[in-house]
Amino acid sequence: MFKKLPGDEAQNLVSTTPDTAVVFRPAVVRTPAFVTLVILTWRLVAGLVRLIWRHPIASAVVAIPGAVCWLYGWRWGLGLTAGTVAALVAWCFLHRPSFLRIVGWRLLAWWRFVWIYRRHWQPVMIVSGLGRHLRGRDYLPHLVTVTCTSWADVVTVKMLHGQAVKDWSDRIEHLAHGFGARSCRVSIARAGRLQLVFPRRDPLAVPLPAVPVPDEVSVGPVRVGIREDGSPWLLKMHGTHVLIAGATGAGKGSVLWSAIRGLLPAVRAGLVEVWALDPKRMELSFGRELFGTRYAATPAECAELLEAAVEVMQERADRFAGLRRDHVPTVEDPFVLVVVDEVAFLTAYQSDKGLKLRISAALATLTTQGRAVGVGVMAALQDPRKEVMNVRNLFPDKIALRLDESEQVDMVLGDGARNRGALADHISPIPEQGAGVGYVRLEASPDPIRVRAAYVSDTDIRAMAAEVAA
Ligand SMILES: Nc1ncnc2c1ncn2[C@@H]1O[C@H](COP(=O)(O)OP(=O)(O)OP(=O)(O)O)[C@@H](O)[C@H]1O
Repeated sequence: MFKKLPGDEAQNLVSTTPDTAVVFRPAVVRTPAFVTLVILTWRLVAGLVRLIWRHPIASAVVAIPGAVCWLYGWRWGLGLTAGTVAALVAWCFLHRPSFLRIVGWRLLAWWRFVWIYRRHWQPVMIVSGLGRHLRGRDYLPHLVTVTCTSWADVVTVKMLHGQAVKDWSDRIEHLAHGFGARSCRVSIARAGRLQLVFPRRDPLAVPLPAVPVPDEVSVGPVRVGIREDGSPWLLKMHGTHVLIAGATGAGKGSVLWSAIRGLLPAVRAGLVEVWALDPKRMELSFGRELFGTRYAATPAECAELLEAAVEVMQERADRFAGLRRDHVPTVEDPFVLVVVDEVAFLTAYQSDKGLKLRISAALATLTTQGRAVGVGVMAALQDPRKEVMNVRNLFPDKIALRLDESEQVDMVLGDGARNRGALADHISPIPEQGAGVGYVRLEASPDPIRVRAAYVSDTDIRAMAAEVAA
């Protein structure tokens, strides 16, 4: 590669690529000083205008005290600066939320833009393979903006032409570790632009007490916990079917009970009936009174109860045919929510072949035809593999709590969910930190959302059961 050239030979070589090992000998054009001055002035003015346009507040912070110093002397400049800082500190103490919204998060975003993202951008992009170093030049995706929320940095990026979202979602671990975050989530902002979310802290690290039973009678969506951004996590059950997957101790019970709790006023009003299948006899038996006669524990009872739900569904379908296409809950035709804890006991692990067939057929019928006539299924299971739960795809809404293996995440939430940041296999197995934490994919968006279900204690469940029984 490095070739030795004799004597003056080198001066005859001209290379247009600056990083070659050989000599670079550009042609010299003599420019009049006047032209050079005009070009430099133009660059200075353009740079200033760009700076003020892009960073108006930061420019004002420097320019205004500077102007005051120049016009009235340094004492006035210092006084103005000290007064402004004191006012900001007072504002922060007096009304922290508005201070953070208007000043605090912007300052933090600016700092993190400069100190974390801009500083590490080039090495992280090159090492992760998202940028290229070609012929002596770096081709890097453009770091557009950084905004901060109370728990995360949202980084907007303009991709290189020819890059795809998958290029980024395949490298979420490189990005997270490169910028010192625990995780990274990728979503599309618009064509060619992505938003990367880097959490700074975990707002879901602390268990949530049970959500108060709502005052109003509603069939949902009901509040079952919170989302990572602090907004309520609302779960829809009427008009859909919900599958909850999670390893043992992942907190499936807290999602089931929070959902039932949200429907409690409607249960009391007769607009909702909760039918429970509890093959493990550990979870739903706590609130048995809530379900009345609609409670089954043995496989034979479970098959009968599921077939009874199919009968209700078919009778309604016959009655509604040609008259209406949607179900509106009434006391005569309430919304029937069939809750199944550990559905695999009834399907995959069931030794009685006859019962297994009856149960699988009833479940498939309910999940394919039940939603329009007001019969919904909410099922929990530990192992989401197809061999275990062959009707998995018939559930439109799925929740992935802590899972044992990374491949299981896409089985539950759909292809690409883990690459987009649904790291359900990384949720802590310590109950205080990770039980009830999971990811959901809402119908309207392919981006997974991290959530935590509220913990409904045994005492809460007994109180709910007593309330309904009364
Ligand atoms: N939302 C939650 N917040 C905090 N702690 C929780 C939450 N849900 C459950 N836990 C704790 O985690 C433990 C396990 O929860 P739970 O039994 O509901 O899990 P599971 O997924 O149903 O497990 P299994 O499949 O073995 O029944 C509970 O004893 C409880 O202490």
